[in-house]
Amino acid sequence: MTRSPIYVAIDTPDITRAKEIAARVHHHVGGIKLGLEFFSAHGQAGVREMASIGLPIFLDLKLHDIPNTVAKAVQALAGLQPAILTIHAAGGLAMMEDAKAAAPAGTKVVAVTVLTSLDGEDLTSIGVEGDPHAQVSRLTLLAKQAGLDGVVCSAHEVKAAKKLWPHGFFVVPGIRPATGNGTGDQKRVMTPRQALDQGASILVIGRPITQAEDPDQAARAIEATL
Ligand SMILES: O=C(O)c1cc(=O)[nH]c(=O)n1[C@@H]1O[C@H](COP(=O)(O)O)[C@@H](O)[C@H]1O
Repeated sequence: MTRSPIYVAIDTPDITRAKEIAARVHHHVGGIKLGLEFFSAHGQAGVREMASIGLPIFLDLKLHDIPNTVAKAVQALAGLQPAILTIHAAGGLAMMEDAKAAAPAGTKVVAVTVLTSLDGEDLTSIGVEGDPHAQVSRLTLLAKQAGLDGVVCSAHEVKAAKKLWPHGFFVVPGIRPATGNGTGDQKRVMTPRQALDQGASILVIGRPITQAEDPDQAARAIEATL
């Protein structure tokens, strides 16, 4: 059986709740994504506890600092052997190269391009010329040059990004099932099926599953559309 492309984003500081969600969706997801909220509350011990459930761990810390600091942080995280680890492409070529060099061999290091919570207007407001499309393309080429494994982008850009990097690994958040879910703080969204059709390697899905009355049923319903 092939592994589900869904990584469930378990964004909570409550480890009991995190374990409960993981246990409920276990059979319908390919892995668990733990991010800043969970890591800030529970650190490496919490990640180890979640890893004991037996699903691959995507550690989403979006590291972004000078090359030496990021490389040392990656080294400090290496014992966790995450399946996937995020850094920010905006940290630049040297930062990405050093992060990859510091990561364990089995960890995919992927770079966040343009957050799915931003649109063209937001980019302009932080001084980035061009639309999300152009910026994602630019940062995808930089991540490829740095020797990373792939990038994080929205489903709106993934097709073009994949053309630039046919063997890249494409992580796509900003996923909303066709019915019943608000976009919340996300601005560049698509349905799970559309995102896969556009070329996503994996789908990051949080609230549509974790905030559902029945997370198991929500994950199962999404899986059925893939
Ligand atoms: O790196 C990420 O996973 C990420 C990048 C991005 O551009 N947008 C984005 O939403 N994410 C993460 O994907 C998850 C999306 O959660 P939901 O909006 O609840 O599905 C969150 O855990 C975010 O931290």
